[in-house]
Amino acid sequence: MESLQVQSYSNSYTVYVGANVRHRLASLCNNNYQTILIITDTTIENLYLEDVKHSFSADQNVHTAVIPAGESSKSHDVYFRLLTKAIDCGLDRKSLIVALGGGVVGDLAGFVAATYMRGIDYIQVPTTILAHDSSVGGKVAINHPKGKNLIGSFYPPAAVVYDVETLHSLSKQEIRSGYAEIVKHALIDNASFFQDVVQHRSIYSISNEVLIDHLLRGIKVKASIVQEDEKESNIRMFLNFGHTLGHALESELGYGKISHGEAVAIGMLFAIKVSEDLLSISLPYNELYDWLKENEYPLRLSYINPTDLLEKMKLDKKAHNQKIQMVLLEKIGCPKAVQVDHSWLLKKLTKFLEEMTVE
Ligand SMILES: NC(=O)c1ccc[n+]([C@@H]2O[C@H](COP(=O)([O-])OP(=O)(O)OC[C@H]3O[C@@H](n4cnc5c(N)ncnc54)[C@H](O)[C@@H]3O)[C@@H](O)[C@H]2O)c1
Ligand SMILES: O=C(O)C(=O)C[C@@H](O)[C@H](O)[C@H](O)COP(=O)(O)O
Ligand SMILES: [Zn+2]
Repeated sequence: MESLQVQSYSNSYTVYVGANVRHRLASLCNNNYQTILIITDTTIENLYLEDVKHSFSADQNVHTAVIPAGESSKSHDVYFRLLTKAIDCGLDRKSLIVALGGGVVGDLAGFVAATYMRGIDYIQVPTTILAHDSSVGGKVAINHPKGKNLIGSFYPPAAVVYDVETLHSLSKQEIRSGYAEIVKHALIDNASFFQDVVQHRSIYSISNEVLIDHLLRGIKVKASIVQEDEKESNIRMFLNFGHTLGHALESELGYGKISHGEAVAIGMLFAIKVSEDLLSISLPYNELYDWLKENEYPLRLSYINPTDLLEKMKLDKKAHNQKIQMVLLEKIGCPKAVQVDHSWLLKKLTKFLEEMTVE
């Protein structure tokens, strides 16, 4: 098992990464909790819920709440139902919430923990590749129909317990969704990390050893950034590479129609094109495009109105005074936040969408 310490404004927490650590969840954390609510989704309920429940002792009150799997659960309705469940289960300020699942469960359960009785402890137990990103750094949120993650908080977990054995049951779509965030971490960090990832032509046949190496490198990139700028006043924006368009696509197409990572992959291609034009540089656009295509990322979109998409991009949280800011790359490993002129961006976006649209 590997472990890594993350220093936050309120606490320092450990990220444990290893095989079968879900069975040791309770012993890995400060386990003085009398009442525990495990929040998970309908898919994970049948796979790993019992293991996590059994890691607690018989004299602890362990409750469970199961939400429908998928992005549409990051909603006000499901959030409110979970708060009601927490009240009904008798959770108090010394209770614990366990977020057992991917980024949806993590963001949602984390936001419940952040707001229930003004904040109680929670532990992230990620079960997707993507959640190597979402479980670290304390961003918790739900979506608004108008935009992604518009309601949320910065609320660090008490611990992260990442059982890599759970990743064996992921579907191909979830593998590629998660790998998009690994590629993002590589592109903002350094060229050799990027090359180490894209040299693997198929992410579906990557060995466990290589996957764990990629996950640990991704977590290290994320941890070092959030430790320096937890509340995103500066360099944390770099973790948003590919997200200005990615989030707009998720919201415009309807939450869950495209996965988060798939949308971010398209957003990264667009951010690379914008970087090349605005900064007069050359980046490995074709190399990334071909790799994404070989790995079956959906790179053909049905018609989307570029003006509507641009409106969604204005709701991005990096925007200031309604001016869109995108994370661009000066070169691999050198990200930069840049304010982009809207009419120029609309032209670029229109052309990009034309190239990506199926007739
Ligand atoms: N807070 C952050 O810093 C941050 C970072 C990145 C993404 N996110 C958010 O994370 C969300 C996406 O997370 P995700 O991709 O993990 O989605 P998800 O949580 O919806 O999981 C994807 C699907 O995989 C299933 N699943 C999860 N673990 C499984 C397993 N081990 N075996 C089989 N199936 C499994 C789930 O039931 C779901 O159907 C988005 O809402 C995104 O905005 C947050
Ligand atoms: O941790 C961050 O900071 C990120 O930007 C990581 C992203 O991968 C993640 O999708 C995050 O939820 C986006 O945050 P938002 O502030 O743009 O909603
Ligand atoms: Zn993301």
